[in-house]
Amino acid sequence: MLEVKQVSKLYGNDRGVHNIDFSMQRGEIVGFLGPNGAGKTTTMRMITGYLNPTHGQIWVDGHSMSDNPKKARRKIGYLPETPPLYPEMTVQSYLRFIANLRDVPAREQKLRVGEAIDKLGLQGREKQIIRSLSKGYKQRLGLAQAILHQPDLLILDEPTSGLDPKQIIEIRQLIHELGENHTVLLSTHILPEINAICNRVLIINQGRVVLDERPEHLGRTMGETFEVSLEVKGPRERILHELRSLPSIGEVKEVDAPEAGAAAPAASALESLESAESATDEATDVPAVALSSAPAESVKLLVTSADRAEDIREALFFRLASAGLPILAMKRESLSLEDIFLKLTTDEPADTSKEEGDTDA
Ligand SMILES: Nc1ncnc2c1ncn2[C@@H]1O[C@H](COP(=O)(O)OP(=O)(O)OP(=O)(O)O)[C@@H](O)[C@H]1O
Repeated sequence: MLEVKQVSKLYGNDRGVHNIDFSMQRGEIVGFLGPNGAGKTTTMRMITGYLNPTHGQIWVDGHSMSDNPKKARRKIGYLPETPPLYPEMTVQSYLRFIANLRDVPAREQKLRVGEAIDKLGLQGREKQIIRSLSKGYKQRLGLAQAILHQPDLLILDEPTSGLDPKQIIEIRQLIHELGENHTVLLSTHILPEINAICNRVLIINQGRVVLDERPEHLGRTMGETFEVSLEVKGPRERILHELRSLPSIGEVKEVDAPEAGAAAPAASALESLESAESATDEATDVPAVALSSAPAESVKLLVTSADRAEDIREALFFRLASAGLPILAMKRESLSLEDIFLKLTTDEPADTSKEEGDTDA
């Protein structure tokens, strides 16, 4: 659907974008991420034909943007960061005007405008002056103008920027729906947006693409080791022994391990309750109640795969089950998109905090 081949735009002093190279298949929703000034808008403006590359070629559905710009642009719907709206017009008259500009045949215009209004939830606002629309509705109208001429490829430059959280969710949902019939490239600063709607992520930094991957493969691409957090019920030493004797396991780390020399909390609670019980047997039955609700001993661990990428969850399950050590919780840990973004776009060490992965047990 889209081929961006070795495209550069040089503004001097090494600013601009350099050798951008990627392609998009029909139906993909690609998130385009990068810090301020990384080159997202420049790249999007070249794809939409508003800016000529210094070097390189862009094809949209087989049409070269430099040799056949009219045909290539016909395939694209573009929502720039600031939607090109005319505040004095009504929603309907604006969309009719845009339909004319985009050469939508006169007999189809009413139908196309009606479809765009329906798809973007603008019903009931056809006669409203654009100036009086909320920012969220202006953004809906921006999306409506982008799809009016039935393009295959949508280029959306920060479509949720400046919206409140409710509007963000609504616009995200609309983009998700538009993605059912369009190929979408959207730039954003909001990282969870990528996980919510995109099936691929492109990260650009200082004018160069530094990552092109599906969200579920990010960890593997970044050389992440498969890691699982576990809570297992049973005696600590036995649990550690079972885990350490599993060949597929690399490192076993205790989380919140008791300090050396200190008794295990559950065991010491049990001992003190038992002695309290014998001392207060006749006076009160409180200790007996407390004893029955004492927490069972469990150990929290972080376990990594010996083979880095190998999924160790099944091996853990079968080994601990056969040893009669119940797993109370098991969760795959993975690098967050924030960690990866920071790692690739700053010199600062990435935050090593983990977040839940997509494929939790
Ligand atoms: N017209 C221009 N003249 C000179 N330099 C420019 C021009 N437009 C962009 N640049 C420079 O090119 C680089 C990329 O800018 P661009 O606006 O594409 O980044 P961006 O990723 O869209 O940033 P933001 O997230 O802040 O919108 C920056 O260094 C910017 O200063």
